[in-house]
Amino acid sequence: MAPATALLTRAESSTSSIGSHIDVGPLAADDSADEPSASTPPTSVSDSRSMNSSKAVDDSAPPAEEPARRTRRARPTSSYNLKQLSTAQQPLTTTSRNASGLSGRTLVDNAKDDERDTPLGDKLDKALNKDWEIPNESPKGKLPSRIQRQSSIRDRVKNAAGKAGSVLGKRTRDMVETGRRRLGMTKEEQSPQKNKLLKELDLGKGGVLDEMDLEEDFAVPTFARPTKRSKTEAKTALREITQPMTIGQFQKTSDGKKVKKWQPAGLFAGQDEDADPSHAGSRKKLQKKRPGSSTSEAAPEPKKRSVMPLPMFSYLDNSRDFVIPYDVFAPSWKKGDEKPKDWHKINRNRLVGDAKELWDRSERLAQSACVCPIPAKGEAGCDETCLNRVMQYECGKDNCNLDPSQCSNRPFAELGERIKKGGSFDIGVEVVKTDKRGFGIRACRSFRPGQIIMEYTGEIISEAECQRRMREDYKDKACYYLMELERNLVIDGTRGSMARFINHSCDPNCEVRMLKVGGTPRMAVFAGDSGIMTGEELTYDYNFDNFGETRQPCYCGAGNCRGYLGKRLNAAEQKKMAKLEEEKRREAAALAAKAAAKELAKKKEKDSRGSGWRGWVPVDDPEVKAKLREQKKQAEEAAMNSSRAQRLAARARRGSMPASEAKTSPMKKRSSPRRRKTAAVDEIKRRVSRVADNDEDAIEDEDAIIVKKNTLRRTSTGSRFTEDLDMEKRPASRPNSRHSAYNRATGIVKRTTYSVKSAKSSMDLKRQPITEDDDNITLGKQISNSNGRSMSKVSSTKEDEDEEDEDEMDVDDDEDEASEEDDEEEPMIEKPKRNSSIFSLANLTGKWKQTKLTFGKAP
Ligand SMILES: C[S@@+](CC[C@H](N)C(=O)[O-])C[C@H]1O[C@@H](n2cnc3c(N)ncnc32)[C@H](O)[C@@H]1O
Repeated sequence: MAPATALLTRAESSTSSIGSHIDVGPLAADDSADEPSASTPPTSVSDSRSMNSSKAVDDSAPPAEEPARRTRRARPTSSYNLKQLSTAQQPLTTTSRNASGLSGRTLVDNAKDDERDTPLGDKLDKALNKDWEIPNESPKGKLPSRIQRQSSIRDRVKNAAGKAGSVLGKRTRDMVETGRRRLGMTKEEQSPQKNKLLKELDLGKGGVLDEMDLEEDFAVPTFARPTKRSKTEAKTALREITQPMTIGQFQKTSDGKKVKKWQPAGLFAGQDEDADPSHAGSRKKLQKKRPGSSTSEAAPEPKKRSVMPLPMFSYLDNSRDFVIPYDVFAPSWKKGDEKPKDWHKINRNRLVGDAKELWDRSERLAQSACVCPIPAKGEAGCDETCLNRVMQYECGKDNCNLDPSQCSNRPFAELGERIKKGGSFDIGVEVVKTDKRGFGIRACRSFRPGQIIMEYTGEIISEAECQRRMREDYKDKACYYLMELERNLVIDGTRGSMARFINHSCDPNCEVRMLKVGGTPRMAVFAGDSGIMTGEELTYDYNFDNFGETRQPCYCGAGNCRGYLGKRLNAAEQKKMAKLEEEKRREAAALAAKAAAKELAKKKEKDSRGSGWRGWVPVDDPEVKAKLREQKKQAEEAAMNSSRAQRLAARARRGSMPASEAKTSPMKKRSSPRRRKTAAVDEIKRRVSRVADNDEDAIEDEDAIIVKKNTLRRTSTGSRFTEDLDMEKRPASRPNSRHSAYNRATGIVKRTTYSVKSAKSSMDLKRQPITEDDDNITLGKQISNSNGRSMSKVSSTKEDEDEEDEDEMDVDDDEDEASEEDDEEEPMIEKPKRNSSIFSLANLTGKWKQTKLTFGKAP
C-alpha cells in the first residue's frame, strides 16, 4: 500500500468529502474477502478503523491488534456516499440499507447470507414473486441502469427480512410458526388477507420501498397503494413478529429449570373477541340466553382476530362510563343514617299457616333435566337453549351433566357462594333512605346484565291469609311487601330479606324472576339488560294489582312514568279510575272551600275589633318579651327627651308646678287624705282612659306624669324641692292621727302620698318590692308591709278592671298605713319601668297586680 494514501489528515478528509465522504471504493472491494469488518463503512477520519479499511494501514501491523485499537467512538454515523457504497458492495449478492443508513451487514455477517432461508424470508420471497411485477430486464450491453438497480430491491428486501429473522432468532421464528399453525395455515395456503398484509408489510408507505429512495425518479411498479388500515395492520403484524415475548410468567419445572408460562387466553391473534359485558355485542348474547328476556334477536357471532390487537385499541373499543371503584366509593351506611325500624330480617323462606299444607299438597312439577353439550373451552354451557333454563329450573348436580364451572344456569348457587364470603362487596347491596319513597336499595358494586343480585325471602302464606293480612294487619300501612310466588302462595316480605326495600320504577334496572331450585320455587332479583353500576338504586316494575280503589302515586322520576304504582290499565279501567278520581277531587275542593269560608269569617270577626286591636298575645313568648322591652325603652327615651317633660322637669327643679297640675293638686285643697287620694285616682283614671283611647296629647301627658313622678322620687330622697314643699305646705299636725308623731318628725311623706304628682307612688314603690318576672313578662308586685302582710295580688283583665278599682282604694288605705310606719326604711325596689298605660296606672295608683300585657290597647 502507498503510505502517502495512508496519511490522510482531517483537513484532507474534510475537503475531499464534506460530510465525511470517504473514498473507500476500490479498497473495500479488494479487502472485503479477507477482512469482513471492512464492510462496516468508515465514518470519520479519526476513526482508526476507517483508516485501516481504506488501506491506509500499515500492512506490517499485526492483525491481532486491530480489535484492540477499535474504540467505542469509532462507530458508524449516518453519512455515506451511497454510490460508492453500492459499488463497493457490488460483489455481494445484494446490498441493503435501511432508513437509518446502516448496512444490513453491520448487523449480520455476510457468511450468514446463505441462512436467509427463514420462514419470513420464504414468505417474502413468495409474496414478492407473486405480487410484484418489477421489470428486471435491462437492455443488453448497457451499463446497469437505474432500473437494473431497482431489480435488486427485491433481493434487498428479502435480505433485510432474512436478516431480521436471523437476528431475532429462533424464538421469533417459532412464534411465526405458531401463529401460522393457529391460523390453520400451511405455507402454501395462506389467506388472501395474510398475503395482503405481507405485501403491505413489504411495500407499505414508509416501508421498505420508501426507505429505498435511492434516486428521486425511481419508477414505482404498478400496484395498489396501501390503505391506512392495511398499513396499521401490517405494522401490527410486524410488531407482533419482532416484539420480544413479554407476556406470561416464568415458572420452575421439577428439575429447577425456569420455563415461561404462557397465557392460554388474552389479546392473541386467532382468538375470539372478549365477551365483555360492557360490549354491546356480548350484552346481546347474554340477553338472548335468558328466557323471557325482552330481546330475542340473534347475537352476532364473535369475530376471530386475525392479528393481535394492541392493548390501546382494546381499551378504546371497550369504553364505558367512568365509575369510581367500590373500595374508593363504598357508599355504605354512615353513622347517623336512618335505619329501617319495624323490619325483622329473615334470609330463608318460612312456610306459615295453611301455606305449609298447600305446599305439601301442591303438585310438584317433574324435575326437568337438560342435555346440554360440554362447551368449548372458555365458553359457557347451558345457554339459552338449555331445557332447564327454559323451564325456569336452576341446573344442579341432579338435572345437569355439566360441571358447575361449565354451566351458566346456576344463579342461586352463585349467590350462595357470594353470600358465604359475607363481605359487603359480595352481598353487594345496602338499604338507603330515599326522598319520597321511604327506604330503598342501592348497589355497592356493579352487576353484569342478568346477574343475580339478591333473593326475595319472607313468610310464604296462602292467598287467603294474604287477603286477611291486607284487611286486618296492614290496613293502616302505606307499604306492603307482598309478592306472588306461585298460584295460591304469596311471599310476605314484612319479615323478610333486604329485597323487600326495593322500590318501584316505571323504567327499572332490575327484574324479579322465579326459579325452581331442586323443585322449590324461589324468587330473586336479577340485574336488567344494562347491568348495574355501583351506587345505582335498584328498582323493578311492581306491576301489581291494586288492592282497593286507591292507587299510590309514583315518584320514580322516569321519563315514561305512569304516574301510579301498579300495572298499566286498559281503557275501561282507566275511565273508571278517572271517574273515581274526579269525584275525589270534587270532594276535596268542597272541603277546601268550606275551610276557606270559615277562615274568612274568623278574619272578619277579628277585623271588626278595630284597627289597633291585634289580639291578646301569649305573655311568655320571648319575641313578645323582646318587643315589649324595646317599646318600653323607646317610650322611656321619648319621655325623657320630650320638650314638655324637660320643661316640667325644669319647673320642678325651680319649685313651681304647672298651672294645670297646681289646680288639681290636693295639697292646695287641703282636703282629707281619703278625698285627696280619691281625687288623685280619678285624675289618673281619666288620663289613663285617654291614653287607652290612643290620644296623642294624653300620651304626652302621661309621659309628663311619669316624669314628674321621677322628679318627685328624687325629691323624696332629699332634693331641695321636697324640702321646700315640706317647709311651706306642711299641714297642721293631726293629734288624733296615729301617724301624727311620725308626721311631725318627717312631714313630707303624708303630703305627697295622694297626689298624682305626689311622691306617694314613687315612695311606695321604694318601699315595696316590685317584681318583674323575667320568665313571665307580666308586671306585678307582691305588696307587703314591713310586717310581711300580703296586701294584694290581683289578677287583672280589662273586663274586671273597674271592679278592681274599688278594691284598690282599700288596698291603698292599708298600704298608706304601712307606708307611714315603714317610711324610714331603706328603699328596697328597683327603678320601675314605664311602657304602657296600664303600667303607668299601676305605678301611679300604687296598685300592683298581675297584669296581662298587650300590644296596643285592649278593646
Ligand atoms: C315494597 S315497599 C318498598 C320499600 C319501601 N320504600 C319502604 O320504605 O319500606 C313498597 C312501598 O314503597 C313505596 N314506593 C315504592 N316505590 C315507589 C315509587 N316509585 N313511588 C312512590 N312510592 C313508592 C310505596 O309506599 C310502596 O307501597
